Amino acid sequence: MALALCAMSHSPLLSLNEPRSEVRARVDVAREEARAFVTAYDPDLVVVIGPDHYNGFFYDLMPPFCIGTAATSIGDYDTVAGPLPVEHDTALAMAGAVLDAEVDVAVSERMKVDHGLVQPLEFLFGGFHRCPPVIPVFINGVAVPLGPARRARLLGDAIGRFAAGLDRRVLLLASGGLSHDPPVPQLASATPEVAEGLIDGRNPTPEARAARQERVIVTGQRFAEDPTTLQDLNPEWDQLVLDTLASGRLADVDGWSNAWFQEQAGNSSHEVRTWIAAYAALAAAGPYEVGTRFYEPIREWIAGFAVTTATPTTGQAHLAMASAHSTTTGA
Ligand SMILES: O=C(O)CCc1cccc(O)c1O
Ligand SMILES: [Fe+2]
Repeated sequence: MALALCAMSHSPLLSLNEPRSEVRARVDVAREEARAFVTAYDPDLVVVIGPDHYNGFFYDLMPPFCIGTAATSIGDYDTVAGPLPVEHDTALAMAGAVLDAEVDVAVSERMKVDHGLVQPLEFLFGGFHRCPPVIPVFINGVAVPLGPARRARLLGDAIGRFAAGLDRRVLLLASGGLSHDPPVPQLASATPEVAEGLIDGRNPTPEARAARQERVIVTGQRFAEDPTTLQDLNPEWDQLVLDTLASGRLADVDGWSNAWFQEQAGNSSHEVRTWIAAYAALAAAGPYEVGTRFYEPIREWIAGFAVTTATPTTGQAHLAMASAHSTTTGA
């Protein structure tokens, strides 16, 4: 078994709004470093953990977590539409293992995913056609009510135990966060028409999709000029999250309330549950260390934008496994 982790913020505005050139240059270096890390690791299975933005999951049936045993990219913004190379039986087995661990995950044979899950896959592998087999995992990060962040940690722990038991080179890939409060409508304050889109808004007309995307683009441009137009990014909070994940003290997350996420870092900061799950999955195999750690608040993209990679601490994962084994056999 082998595990490695890559976690990246996404933004639909990545190629649509341009930040200052020095910022763009720094982000590009960090993302290229992550790509080189993944290329060198050469995974043969990718567990990709992402949120959704009312493109795949709606209030007609909103699970907190879902594992796709088959999945299709809907192709929003500049992502490509089409089927993901999901490894069906392994995905189903992983869902079974997660349920055995008492985390009630849903499964989908027709999962639909958006830029939130697809963007890092496309970037790291140059498209689905060149991507290793994947297991897509959805974590709800926008549609209230949300469970506690602790549940994302426990989901990740169960995924990690399963992945560590495979004779595979597994990449844990998280997409989302950190602080940001983009203009995503909320059911409680939506007009009846907008509410209908949140409840069952599948297959919007091309005009409706274009209007939505244009609104997000303009909102990002306005936010870059005037930080008071949205709840601002929170670099201190983002660094605290990154520090916690890097430290391995993942149980700290259990004290993070949903209200605190929202007050500190905006409604979409709940997407960071994907990172919590991925780090908890890596932690399930033993101590780890962070390699790349990049962070930059980028208002043009409406994103506290971070990129991290992590690997088991050299030798430690093996020792932890061996001692667990000898304890078991010695008892
Ligand atoms: O709802 C949408 O279409 C896009 C929302 C959105 C905007 C900026 C940054 C993000 O991470 C994000 O998810
Ligand atoms: Fe997002």
